[in-house]
Amino acid sequence: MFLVEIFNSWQGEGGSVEGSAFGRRQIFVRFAGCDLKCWWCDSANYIIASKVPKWRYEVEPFTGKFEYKPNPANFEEVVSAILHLDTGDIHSISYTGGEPTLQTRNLSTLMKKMHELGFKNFLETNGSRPERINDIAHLVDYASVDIKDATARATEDWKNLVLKEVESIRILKRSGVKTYAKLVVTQNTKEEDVKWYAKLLKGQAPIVIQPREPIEMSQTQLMRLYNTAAKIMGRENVGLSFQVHKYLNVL
Ligand SMILES: C[S@@+](CC[C@H](N)C(=O)[O-])C[C@H]1O[C@@H](n2cnc3c(N)ncnc32)[C@H](O)[C@@H]1O
Ligand SMILES: Nc1nc2[nH]cc(C(=O)O)c2c(=O)[nH]1
Ligand code: SF4
Ligand SMILES: [Mg+2]
Repeated sequence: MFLVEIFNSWQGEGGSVEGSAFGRRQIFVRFAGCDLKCWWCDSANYIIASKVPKWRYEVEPFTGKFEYKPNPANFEEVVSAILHLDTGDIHSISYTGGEPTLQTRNLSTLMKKMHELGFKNFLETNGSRPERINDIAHLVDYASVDIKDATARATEDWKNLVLKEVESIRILKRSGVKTYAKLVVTQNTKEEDVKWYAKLLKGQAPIVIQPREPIEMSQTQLMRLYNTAAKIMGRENVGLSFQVHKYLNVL
């Protein structure tokens, strides 16, 4: 499989909505390659898998020490890097990227193995391919599915992407996965678009609104979008999320 890195940290995103793992200790497995191109992506260097010749793994948690291996990563070496980072307090293994669902077969083999070893699986995905989500949903315990705002400029056919993301959420929920939607907003995000997402998600899954980092929008703008979503989805189903790990300078 084509990876970027494996490290041990705590989940920095997701706020407090149901399904969030914010503040939980995780081992992160970051996959190389992505099918979208959000302009603000903090992992933009990894979205073309062929430009990631090596993957790295943390030798000990929070030491900043890494070792490197060539891609494609060997399955046994990946499992061994994960197990070496097991601090005995791991809430779940986070699969992120890039877009982990693009490597469906490798991802499901790894998730299956992690279940056998007694870990829970947390999937961080852009949800762009519901058919792939359908193939792996039975192996997922928690899912954070992005709804890409128009201002992310993730793809040409934005409306269709949003519908696919919502479909992915439906599939995950149907499969019993603890799932929430994450919407990264900017100062140009339109209220009418937030209304649309909220209507699609109502009764399906809660949403967190996460300002794009570095934050340039005002708190007033942010809370206006929050209010718009809450009026449609219900006040229990909306929350804020920030990339807290970045403020505390951890991986
Ligand atoms: C790098 S993505 C990888 C997983 C998947 N491709 C996705 O987009 O959900 C992980 C998370 O970081 C968020 N993210 C990336 N860059 C960000 C930024 N500059 N500000 C806020 N959130 C960001 C994404 O929206 C996503 O929720
Ligand atoms: N601590 C921490 N939390 C995270 N939540 C989502 C992340 C990601 O890049 O997918 C991430 C990450 O890279 N680090
Ligand atoms: S979908 Fe995720 S990894 Fe891909 S460009 Fe957007 S934020 Fe980055
Ligand atoms: Mg990140």
